[in-house]
Amino acid sequence: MRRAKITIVGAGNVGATCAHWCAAAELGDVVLLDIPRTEDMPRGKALDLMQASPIMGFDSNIVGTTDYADTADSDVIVVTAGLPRKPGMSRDDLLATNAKIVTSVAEEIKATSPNAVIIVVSNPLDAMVQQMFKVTGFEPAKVIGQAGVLDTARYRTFLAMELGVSVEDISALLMGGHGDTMVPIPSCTSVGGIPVTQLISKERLDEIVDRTRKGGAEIVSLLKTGSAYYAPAAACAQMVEAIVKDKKRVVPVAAYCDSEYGVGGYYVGVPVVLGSGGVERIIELSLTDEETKAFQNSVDAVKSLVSTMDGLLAE
Ligand SMILES: NC(=O)c1ccc[n+]([C@@H]2O[C@H](COP(=O)([O-])OP(=O)(O)OC[C@H]3O[C@@H](n4cnc5c(N)ncnc54)[C@H](O)[C@@H]3O)[C@@H](O)[C@H]2O)c1
Ligand SMILES: O=C(O)C[C@H](O)C(=O)O
Repeated sequence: MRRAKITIVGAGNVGATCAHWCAAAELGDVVLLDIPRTEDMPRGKALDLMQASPIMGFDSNIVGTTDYADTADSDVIVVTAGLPRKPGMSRDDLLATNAKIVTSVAEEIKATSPNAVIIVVSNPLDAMVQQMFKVTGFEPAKVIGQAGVLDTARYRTFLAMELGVSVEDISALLMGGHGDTMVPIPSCTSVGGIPVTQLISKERLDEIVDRTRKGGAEIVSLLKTGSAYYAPAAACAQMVEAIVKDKKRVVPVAAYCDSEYGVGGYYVGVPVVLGSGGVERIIELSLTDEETKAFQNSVDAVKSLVSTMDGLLAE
């Protein structure tokens, strides 16, 4: 049986770190691609990573390239191509530039890896994954966006810090778009099986949710030159693992929802079963009235962003 072929488009901070996690976990062979303008940079990063393998004891081939021919017939493609935000910017400020970049990447993927599962990371996430789906024309289950794994990891980290317990014992769910409108689901958040609401007051939980919503901006304001990449890349690697090992992980991802949750044909963060076919099932929860309202608000924000993007691309 051949190893999985994992392509990562964009060899910047998230892309190169994702290549690192995927190779170190021996998820498959990795192709790291960037634009020709970067010249030898992807090859340099790939070679550097390969030279770490005898020390760290992993066995993955890592190739750097600027040529999509090297990515042909990939099983999974992680798309990190695009600008990151800087302090003072919102993710939505990246819309015009990154929509064009994601469109061009989608055309290349369509031509070279027609059977791949694509994980979009570029921001603003929910609009970028919608654009990837539209341009490739791939089946919706095979085009997904990474946001929820990162957002819930942040939430779990903050909860563990608050309670002084292991992050491993915290299980949580956030739904909706990757932005200020993300929706916490307290009934699906527990600590060693104990509902979080029995351990933290509503007021404190609201503060932790608020910090989570602003988690990306907090890192941007600390780094100053770009945005988070270790945790985002780890989130992508977890999704790649679920796909290449057909793990059937239950994780929140940006998935194409049509009748599901009454979304009507947009990408939004929902819990799914993630396996070799991509999104194998969307899990529909019954939400409280308050959660339904917050989720609808988030979906409306995504729809509005997609509409702005379509207008910009039509100009
Ligand atoms: N969804 C998430 O949770 C999440 C998390 C972190 C970052 N992001 C987003 O991911 C993107 C990348 O972030 P980063 O920190 O790695 O940025 P970065 O600037 O370090 O890397 C981006 C790379 O993309 C490359 N690139 C640009 N156009 C390309 C094209 N057409 N084809 C291939 N490569 C291209 C650039 O040359 C650069 O190397 C940003 O849009 C950022 O906002 C999303
Ligand atoms: O905040 C950003 O711009 C990057 C990413 O979406 C994140 O949440 O870290």
